[in-house]
Amino acid sequence: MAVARVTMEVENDGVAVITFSNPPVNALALPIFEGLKQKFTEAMRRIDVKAIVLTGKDGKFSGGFDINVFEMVHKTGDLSILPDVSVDLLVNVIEDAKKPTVAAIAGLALGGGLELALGCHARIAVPKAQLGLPELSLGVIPGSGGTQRLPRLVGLSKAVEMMLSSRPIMSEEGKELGLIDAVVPLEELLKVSRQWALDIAGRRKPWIRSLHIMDKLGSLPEAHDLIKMARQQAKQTAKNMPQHLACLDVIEEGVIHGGYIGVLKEAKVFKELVASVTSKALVHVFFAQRATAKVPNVTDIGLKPRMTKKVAVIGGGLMGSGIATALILSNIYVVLKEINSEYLLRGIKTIEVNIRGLVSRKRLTQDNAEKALSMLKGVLDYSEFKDVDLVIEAVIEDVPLKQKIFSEIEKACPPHCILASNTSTIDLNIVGEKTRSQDRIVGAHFFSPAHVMPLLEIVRTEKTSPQAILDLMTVGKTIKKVPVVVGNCTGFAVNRNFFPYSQGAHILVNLGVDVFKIDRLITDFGLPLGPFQLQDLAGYGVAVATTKEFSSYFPDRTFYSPLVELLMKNGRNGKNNGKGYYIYEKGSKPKPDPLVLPIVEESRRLTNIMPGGKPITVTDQEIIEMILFPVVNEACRVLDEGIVVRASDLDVASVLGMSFPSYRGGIVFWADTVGANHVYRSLKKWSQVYGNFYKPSQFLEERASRGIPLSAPVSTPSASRSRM
Ligand SMILES: C[C@H](O)CC(=O)SCCNC(=O)CCNC(=O)[C@H](O)C(C)(C)COP(=O)(O)OP(=O)(O)OC[C@H]1O[C@@H](n2cnc3c(N)ncnc32)[C@H](O)[C@@H]1OP(=O)(O)O
Repeated sequence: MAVARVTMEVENDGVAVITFSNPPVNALALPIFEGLKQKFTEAMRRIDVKAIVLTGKDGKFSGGFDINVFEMVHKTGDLSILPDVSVDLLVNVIEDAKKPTVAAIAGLALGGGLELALGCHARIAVPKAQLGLPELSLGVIPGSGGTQRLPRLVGLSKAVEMMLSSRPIMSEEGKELGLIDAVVPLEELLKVSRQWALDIAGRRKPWIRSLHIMDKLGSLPEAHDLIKMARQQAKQTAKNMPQHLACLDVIEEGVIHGGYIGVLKEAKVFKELVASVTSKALVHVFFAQRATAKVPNVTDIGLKPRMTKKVAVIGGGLMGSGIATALILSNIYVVLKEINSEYLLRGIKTIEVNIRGLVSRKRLTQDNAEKALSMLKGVLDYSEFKDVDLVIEAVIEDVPLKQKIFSEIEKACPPHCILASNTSTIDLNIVGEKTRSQDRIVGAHFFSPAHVMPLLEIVRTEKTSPQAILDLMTVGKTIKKVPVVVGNCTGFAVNRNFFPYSQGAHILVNLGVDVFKIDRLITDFGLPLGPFQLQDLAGYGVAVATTKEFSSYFPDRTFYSPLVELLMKNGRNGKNNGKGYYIYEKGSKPKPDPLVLPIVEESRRLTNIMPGGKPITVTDQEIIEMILFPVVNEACRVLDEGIVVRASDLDVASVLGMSFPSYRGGIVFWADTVGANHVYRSLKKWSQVYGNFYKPSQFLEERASRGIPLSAPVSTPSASRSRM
């Protein structure tokens, strides 16, 4: 267990170096604040101390305020455990002190960590240190003066951008902006900081209290305009979240009434937001995401991940080229195999387009793009497979083809090589049936576009070895994905969980609800696309294939809607040919197409499920629930069958794989905020009127009747069906 502590050393030059330590990221836990206050008070008192250097231990300044404290507040509702750091420590003890303090920043200074540094009188950083205020991503605002000091150091526009995006900058940019006073190598960090502190004390360098400087804020009308524009933008990009507008209000308060008044308002709003449901949800997602790295019997049995230097990707289609892109971007050598040179060239071209796209969006430098592309080699046979550490097969969903490939790669690859399939539906036991290497066969299910979407579903069978899972998790982390380990079943965790999403939407349309209204309500709820626009984007082939697959495994709860086939019959293929539920034209937003309405009518006539032949009457809230509660119901089955290690893994998977709004905490977390009982009773009612699709699962019924949250651990998966 890590111990949070603060130490102080005073040397002959009269500089007190105060070092705080709380591995692994020096999070500012409550004892750190206590320790800082004590050491600063001592340093101010001692006559042998002329100046202070504040630093974090082990090559990191700080990852910010201890987020566990937020969790504690969420559990207990007790806001009094939040310390008054902002005025008590930062203003009174550090910034307004009679001795200067210099922050020596290595590694990172985020959130409260950066705010601590902003309260110092100068900041020295190592190259490439990350500096940012990501509090909004946790549903709060900076609470230790960041909303006031950052604009005063870097200017209002940049500060607003940094806070609203939560994205950090590097120390080099910080230096240009005036946030950092000097960038020096790690070996010189303390030496330069000590001298800087002495120079301030000796008035050879400026003694700057950043809360009081004004010159970078611009005129009041300029500030008003900038904040007004940011508000308009936030209303669109951050709807349903209070922290963005709250942050802008607090910044504005300081611009109008001065930094100190701003700090007081900031502290008040910060506390209010810590208690908000949005913060509760986002903090949950933060810890849930980290929990996915802990997989029982894989990460806790002393195994060491093996290095993966070279990966073979089979298939240069959309998925294969996306996967290869993600790998080469992280400096992993890739051989891309195709069956002929035409397909191979097409695959390589797609990868080049992916990489150039990142350059044009300024996400990648030209140099790094060239470096990434130099890690790629196209091949037409298996000769390059003799020294690969991992193969990812990404060909079409065809069982005999996959089986053939797996028996070939078993022979072509070294015995340690992991044999992974990117299948999204096919049982991995069947994929590997013709090999004797079941222990190294695993699913590596990426989400399209694979170089962009952050989730990697790692699917294990009963036979997959812990080492293979660990190695794939490590590759996933290296290529900046969040790996979630799941069990083997139809659709695995994410696709299976969200199959009822589009089914529910189709039932509603056939019951008489408007297609476009459904999409609008779902996007208002927070998903980026409604179910019908999503179907347009994915292509109707996917919809038809998944319905076929799922209906054969889950016939009791598959609804057959003829709508997609009718659309295809009418020459509509979704975004592919510019005509789906919506019309797609270059350069303009998708427009609902009224010509779809007669096709919808035809579908309704064929299914004939409207009670009394009339459209049903439902509220907007019910429409959302009739689509999302069946998803919750399926999540319950997934939990019951032990497909995921813990409920929060499904939250992460739903947020990162299906873009379920993170500020609602993920599918299970959200269901618990709604209440298992309400979900159960609603489903039960609908199942009586509209049929089996809505029938509550046994797991849901049990949890609802016993008042147990859906997220509570599953003691024993029912009927010995655990897949993990
Ligand atoms: C008053 C203030 O304004 C309020 C605040 O400061 S709110 C906090 C603001 N800070 C942040 O949002 C930063 C959150 N942390 C991060 O983004 C990332 O953890 C990081 C960039 C610091 C490090 O990333 P990475 O190296 O990938 O390590 P990561 O796995 O995320 O974290 C390592 C461990 O540190 C923990 N950790 C990271 N930051 C933490 C924090 N601020 N508080 C508590 N624990 C933290 C993680 O939970 C994880 O714990 P685990 O090993 O038990 O799972």
